[in-house]
Amino acid sequence: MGEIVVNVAGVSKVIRKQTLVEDISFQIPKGSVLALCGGNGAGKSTVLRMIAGILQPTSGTVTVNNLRWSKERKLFSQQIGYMPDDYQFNQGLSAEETLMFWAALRKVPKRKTRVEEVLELVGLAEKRKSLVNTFSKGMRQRILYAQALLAKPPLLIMDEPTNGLDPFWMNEFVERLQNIKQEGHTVIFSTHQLEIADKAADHIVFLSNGRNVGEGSTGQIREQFGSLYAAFNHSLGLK
Ligand SMILES: Nc1ncnc2c1ncn2[C@@H]1O[C@H](COP(=O)(O)OP(=O)(O)OP(=O)(O)O)[C@@H](O)[C@H]1O
Repeated sequence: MGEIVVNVAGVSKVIRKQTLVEDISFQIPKGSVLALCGGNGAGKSTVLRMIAGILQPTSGTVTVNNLRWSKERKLFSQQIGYMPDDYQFNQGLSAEETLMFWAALRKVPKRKTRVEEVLELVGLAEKRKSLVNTFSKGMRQRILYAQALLAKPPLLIMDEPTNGLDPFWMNEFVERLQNIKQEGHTVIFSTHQLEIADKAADHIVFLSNGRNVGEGSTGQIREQFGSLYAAFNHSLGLK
């Protein structure tokens, strides 16, 4: 394995005596893409939030480029672009103003140019002056994707990034992820859409009831189970 960017080691999360995630471990090498797959409530968002430093593990550790959130918050946060699964946008701002606001918060250099670049990247340059609250679900997803890319983070964490995307943008998402990888970024995303995981990821981790119930490279999984669907069913004990 090459240089490790993300190290999740024995991570659990307990909230009000309920175990949401239990003893999860995996690593992500630099320049690779990991997909977290699992049904509703499997614990995907919880794991992603712990990697992003939004939630703290009850036990176990998360490091990103050997940094720990609890020790070096600022440096840790600078490693990460996070795309949440849902977001309440400020009602009165245009797409451009929304991204300019985030770019200012993150002290992105040459922010006007960078905002233009990411708007182009997600196909919303012509909608730059439109209010985000008039956008469709897929367009809002693309704005959230754009904000995650703004600061060119070493690690991109995305929660259900293709949710609401039409087939064109779903395909674009997969293709652009290849460019992002080639630029040396590391990516983790969650999805219910196994075909997206199959096309976009190098490595898959299956979660069920907050546990890692199987993992492997997409090649290994296809070889062993024939398809990701078969592996998913197997990981859930369905077949
Ligand atoms: N703040 C919280 N307090 C209590 N329980 C929570 C909290 N956040 C999540 N949970 C519970 O933890 C479990 C895992 O939730 P999580 O959102 O991580 O799953 P998920 O795999 O992302 O699901 P989905 O695919 O439906 O988005 C669920 O049972 C959920 O109800």
